[in-house]
Amino acid sequence: MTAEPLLSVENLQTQFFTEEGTVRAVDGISFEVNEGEIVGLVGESGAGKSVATSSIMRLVESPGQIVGGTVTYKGKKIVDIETGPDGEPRQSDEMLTNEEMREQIRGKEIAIIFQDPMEALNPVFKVGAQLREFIEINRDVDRKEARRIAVDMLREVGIPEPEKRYDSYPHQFSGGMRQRVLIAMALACEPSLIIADEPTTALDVTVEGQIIDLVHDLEARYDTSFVWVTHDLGVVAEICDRVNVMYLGEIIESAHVDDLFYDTKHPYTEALLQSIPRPDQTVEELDPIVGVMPEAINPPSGCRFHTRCPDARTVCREVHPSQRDESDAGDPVHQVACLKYESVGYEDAQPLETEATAAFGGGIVEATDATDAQGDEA
Ligand SMILES: Nc1ncnc2c1ncn2[C@@H]1O[C@H](COP(=O)(O)OP(=O)(O)OP(=O)(O)O)[C@@H](O)[C@H]1O
Ligand code: NI
Repeated sequence: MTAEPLLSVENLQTQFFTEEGTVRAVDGISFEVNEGEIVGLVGESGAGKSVATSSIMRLVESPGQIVGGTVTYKGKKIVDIETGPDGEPRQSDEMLTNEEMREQIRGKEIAIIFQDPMEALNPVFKVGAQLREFIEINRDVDRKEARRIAVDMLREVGIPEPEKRYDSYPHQFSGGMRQRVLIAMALACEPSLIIADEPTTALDVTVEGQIIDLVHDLEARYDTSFVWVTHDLGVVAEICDRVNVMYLGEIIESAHVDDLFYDTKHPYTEALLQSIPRPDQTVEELDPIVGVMPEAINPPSGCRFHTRCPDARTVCREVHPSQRDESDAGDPVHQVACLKYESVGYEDAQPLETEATAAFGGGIVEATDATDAQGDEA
């Protein structure tokens, strides 16, 4: 790819300063979005997907703070954090001001669709009026023209009889219809990039399929790029061109969607794939990922996945893996952060007993036994 990426995220770090400690919610992630591309951000609940997207939009609220990294959009620095003379993070001179973010970027250039449409739509105002007002504020048009655009947008996203439905209240719409309204709102200012944070999670599979078809359609027609946040690899397969897999604040694998599925490199991605239904598997063959994701306040040492990894060895507890491109020559970049691919002695290290290996070896293991087993491994 020779063209500059539309969006470039470099070493982004966002933390929450809570009474219990510092939550390293997003801990140095980097990825790019090219024009017309749908890029997935996947991972279990708590991986940091939403914090990553709200950081890109600069919508992180206290006690959260972006403490490092750069986000460049069309050459503009949406985020640009440097270290000040006092050692504390501070905004660089190049970083857009809050006003510039509001006036130039949010809605117009980058729009966001949230998981719960009821949160984004005001229940006491009619759907059409909300859409119209949004268009009036963000585009330089009068009320009449804004209304016309709003009706057009509702039609565009597949709302039947848009003139009539214009005067409905949000609760008179189904979940799928409300999500379509949010997509209409996101599209209203013809942004170059739409960030969709689990927009289909609350919907049933049929409606989800319709929304995905709609997004494909819109992508083709408007050449809009998407960052698509989900915990569902089935959706990723349907919709994404490239995928970033997140675990505990980090991106641990990043690849073209086909390579992610058919040339999986990270054990966590492998585990995620095992936990979704595939045509060649029966439901009984599905393996949920063992254990729960540890707290982001105190992430495990070394590789953060080592406590749940079936392939973990002693070295995984000690060394933090770095991202490396493991693609074959000529193939698209395929980055993975796993010690198996580094020369740090993984081959010669002893296997670690983890939640995953203990469960495989000894059937159901009580939590206390698992702790003992971890304590006395060599
Ligand atoms: N306001 C907050 N205060 C403290 N911690 C927070 C806050 N918001 C998020 N976090 C923490 O940041 C981490 C990442 O959360 P985030 O919401 O980004 O996860 P996610 O990947 O979007 O999960 P989900 O799939 O459930 O939406 C979690 O450990 C979460 O507890
Ligand atoms: Ni989220």
